[in-house]
Amino acid sequence: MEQERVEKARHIVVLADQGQGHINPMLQFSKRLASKGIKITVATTLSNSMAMNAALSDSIITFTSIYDDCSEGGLVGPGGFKGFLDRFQASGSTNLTKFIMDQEQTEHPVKCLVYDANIPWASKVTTQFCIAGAAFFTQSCATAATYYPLYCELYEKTCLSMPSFPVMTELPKLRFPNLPSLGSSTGRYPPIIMHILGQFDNFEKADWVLFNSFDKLKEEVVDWMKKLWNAVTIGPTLPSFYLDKRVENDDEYGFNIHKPNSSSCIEWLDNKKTGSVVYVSFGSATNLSAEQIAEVADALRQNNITFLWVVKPDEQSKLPRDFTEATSEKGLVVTWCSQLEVLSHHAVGCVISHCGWNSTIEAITFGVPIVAMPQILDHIINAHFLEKVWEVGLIAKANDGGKGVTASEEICSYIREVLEGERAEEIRKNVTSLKEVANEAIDKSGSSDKHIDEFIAQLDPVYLRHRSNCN
Ligand SMILES: O=c1ccn([C@@H]2O[C@H](COP(=O)(O)OP(=O)(O)O[C@H]3O[C@H](CO)[C@@H](O)[C@H](O)[C@H]3O)[C@@H](O)[C@H]2O)c(=O)[nH]1
Repeated sequence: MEQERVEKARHIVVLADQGQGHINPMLQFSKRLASKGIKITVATTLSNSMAMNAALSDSIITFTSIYDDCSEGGLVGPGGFKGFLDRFQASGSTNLTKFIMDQEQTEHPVKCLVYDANIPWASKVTTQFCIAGAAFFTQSCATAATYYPLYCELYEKTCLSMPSFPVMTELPKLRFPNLPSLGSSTGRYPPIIMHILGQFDNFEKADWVLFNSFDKLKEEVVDWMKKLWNAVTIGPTLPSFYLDKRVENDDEYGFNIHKPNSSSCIEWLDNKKTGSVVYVSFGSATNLSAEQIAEVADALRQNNITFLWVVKPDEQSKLPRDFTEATSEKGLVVTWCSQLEVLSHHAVGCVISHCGWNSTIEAITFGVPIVAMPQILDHIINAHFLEKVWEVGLIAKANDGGKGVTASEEICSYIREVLEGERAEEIRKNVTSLKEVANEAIDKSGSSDKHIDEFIAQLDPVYLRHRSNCN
């Protein structure tokens, strides 16, 4: 009977969280699985599924909404972040359970749930249905290695099985007293530490832990993780046509929660010299202070830099008055763009980035040098690796006695250094060779592509094992 079910088409549900930095890699991974013959349903919030349905109407994957964040206010609804998490769990888990139950009666019973490790209740659903489960960690392998000891400490886990970590000394020391943005409720960010570190509960219960990374990016870290979990690198999760620079469709990579004004950006870039433009973006989740925005603006304006700057709609009011008009000959300010198109454009010489993991791996994969301005959490780890380990960028530090604002002179001197300073050639050389390694990993038969094939090959045996243990 089970054998019969296994022979039916393989169906994976991908449970995606809120936020551009989470949806993009999971959606791209979903498409890759679908292109290899797997039936994929992406289960997510109503706003996400509406946007994805609109952007990807002829897609080979389907979407189901499991939580109506539109009428309940999402992250800005009652109770803030915590309220959102509670409501998402309450209706999300009920609706997902119902969806999986309904599929049991069809030709496509669900065999595996690939879930964002960030969704605390996800692994319980796999146990309930005796199906396979894969946790998807949307940050870097080094971030997992840095957070894991913190998780053990916070949750009072003994973590005795933790093998010694050869490159631990290379990782920035992130300990509780030094993590104000994580641990303090008085900072600019909510106290989300329990939530972020709670991802490891989901790791421990998963059959696979998937990383949007590739083995050669940091082999020791990947090897170390394989001793702890069934860690599998499946990245970079970027569509191959971007890598080939054959850009055909804005929406192919994930979808844009914010409406992109890509074509105008690209037309603008088309008229610029190769390597002349500084692209500035701080991702989707980070909010800069007005002071920091003023310093970035000053650096760009005073130094006559050609720039393309993404300033999100809710941050536009922090721009210095007249900045956009005063710099219109040299710069373009947009509220959002198709970042992959921009990074793959020949005119872009470097990127100023907050170093969210997606932006980091995207810049590496397109061979774009980075001026890092890490703000919180894993940005600090990613920036450390960019500067100290891969040597593909420099960190523009905030030397202001702890306020965390990087001065315009500092920003400008790092831009100059990365574009034309003493270290510029070396940085360009390093990022170009890392780009090649990234592209090889995701090419057909590259390491990540092989891992995806192996994951698919293991689906049936793992699923059957769970079913037989449950019966
Ligand atoms: O104008 C823009 C700006 C960004 N992006 C895309 O949006 C994503 C942003 O992701 P990321 O660089 O990771 O930044 P955040 O959105 O801030 O990411 C959140 O999620 C990441 C993955 O968990 C974490 O590493 C970060 O710390 C967290 O802030 C990337 O794919 C970009 O290509 C665009 O398409 N257009």
